[in-house]
Amino acid sequence: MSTEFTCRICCLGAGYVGGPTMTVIAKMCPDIKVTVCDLSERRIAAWNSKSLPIYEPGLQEIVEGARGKNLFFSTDIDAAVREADIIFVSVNTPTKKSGIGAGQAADLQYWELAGRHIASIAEGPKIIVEKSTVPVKTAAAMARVLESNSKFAFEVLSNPEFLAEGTAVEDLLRPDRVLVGGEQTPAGLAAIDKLANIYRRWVPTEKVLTTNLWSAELSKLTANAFLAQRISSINSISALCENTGADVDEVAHAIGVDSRIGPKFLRASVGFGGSCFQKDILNLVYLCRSFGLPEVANYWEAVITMNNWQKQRFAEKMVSAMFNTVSGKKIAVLGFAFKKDTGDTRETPAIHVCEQMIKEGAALSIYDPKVTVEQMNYDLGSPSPDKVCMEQDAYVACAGAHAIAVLTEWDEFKTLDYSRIYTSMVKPCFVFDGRNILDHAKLRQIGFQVFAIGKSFSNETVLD
Ligand SMILES: NC(=O)C1=CN([C@@H]2O[C@H](COP(=O)(O)OP(=O)(O)OC[C@H]3O[C@@H](n4cnc5c(N)ncnc54)[C@H](O)[C@@H]3O)[C@@H](O)[C@H]2O)C=CC1
Ligand SMILES: O=C(O)[C@H]1O[C@H](OP(=O)(O)OP(=O)(O)OC[C@H]2O[C@@H](n3ccc(=O)[nH]c3=O)[C@H](O)[C@@H]2O)[C@H](O)[C@@H](O)[C@@H]1O
Repeated sequence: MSTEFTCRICCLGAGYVGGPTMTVIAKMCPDIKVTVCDLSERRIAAWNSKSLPIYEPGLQEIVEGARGKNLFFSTDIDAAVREADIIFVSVNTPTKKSGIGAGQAADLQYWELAGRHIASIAEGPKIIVEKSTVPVKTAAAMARVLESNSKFAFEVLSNPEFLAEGTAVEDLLRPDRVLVGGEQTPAGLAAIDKLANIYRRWVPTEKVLTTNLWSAELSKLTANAFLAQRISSINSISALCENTGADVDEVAHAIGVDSRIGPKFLRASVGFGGSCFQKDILNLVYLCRSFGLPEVANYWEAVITMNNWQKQRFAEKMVSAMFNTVSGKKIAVLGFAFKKDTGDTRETPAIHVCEQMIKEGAALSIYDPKVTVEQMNYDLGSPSPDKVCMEQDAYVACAGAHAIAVLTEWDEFKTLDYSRIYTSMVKPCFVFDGRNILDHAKLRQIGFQVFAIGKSFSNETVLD
């Protein structure tokens, strides 16, 4: 049975990247056996169930189409590693919490443990693919770990992932590019070609870029830093807009039509979240300092500083707009995920805003269509139920509230019946649109006091 497959791939790490990435490879290459492994039995059980551990539009269907044919989810890491020709490592690389570089450097313990594990059980040569985002030069460390612990030859490739959550399947099926970096030796180039040829089955060949190892590793950190920098740049301008009468959406449009700037990633917001932007920029900042480049480090660190300020500024605006106190007031929070179409809450700006409101004595009722109650409770440090309640319905969350804070841009928030919501709320009713997705003119007509990012607060009741 197994001899039917032309190649065997294994992936260590069945998370937001490992799961969808391997699922799409399995779909596009039915002759390749793909086994996705994780240490977490719970996660693997979920991948093998009807309720996948992560939500991504379109993913369920593809998993169900390939699972059990050429796509397998397993906790038997040893067996999968032994039979694999190519091993992807897609484990978590969070920011270090303690020790040298705490708060900035990437914690590479899971990566190194995965490498040592592979070396200890491999029974032949393998191609090891860095899928996780890692500091530049990690491949060299990995090669050392592997060669010191095994008699077999390993080629380490860097194949960073550029998918965004919420659009993972689309991004994987039609990527802007796939990047494969490797050693510029005959064996390294052959390994690059082997991996690149897998992607070339569905990605146009001009979009499959090959580079040296360090360029590939550094391109990933750089791409995330540039993307986050655009958001911090437009968010910095949003503050100026609020003070001058300019409208940040008009400014973003006016600059975005310049083909040198481009229209994407110019949506002003309550701040960027997600597991990677902050982590990867901090990682870049740490690297720059380590290489004696403090000016470069400071430059990129400012992207994070601006983001933290934007989150805090939003929370402060809520308090000041509501007559400088939210104590004892009910605030309905619409959206908790870090962006729409995902249930992921890692580094979501909602955590910061909610924590600030709780500190100010507000009572929160939170509704998010995809985030579980357990997750929200965990993120907010298990607050007492009289301070925070999680609702299953936006109308219930808003009833009796003094204010609504939109913290995630879920489409369903655009079409709620705001007249109905208005009648159920305490007056004056405030809306703080942290994503600029609502029809502000219509809300004002209904009677709401509306605050939006980068727009002047035209209601006259503000004490600012
Ligand atoms: N989340 C995203 O959208 C993107 C993430 N990345 C990068 O990809 C990497 C993975 O990110 P996520 O998938 O979000 O992380 P995740 O935390 O969702 O998944 C990582 C998984 O690896 C497992 N794991 C840890 N050590 C293991 C080992 N030795 N063997 C088997 N499994 C092991 C963990 O149990 C966990 O389930 C990170 O480096 C991240 O920076 C890159 C692009 C996008
Ligand atoms: O390395 C990663 O993890 C990934 O990080 C981001 O993807 P992701 O974090 O999933 O989502 P984005 O769409 O980039 O959004 C990140 C945050 O920025 C916010 N954002 C995005 C765009 C924008 O114009 N304004 C804005 O505030 C989003 O709401 C969200 O909170 C990158 O877009 C991916 O290319 C990368 O692979």
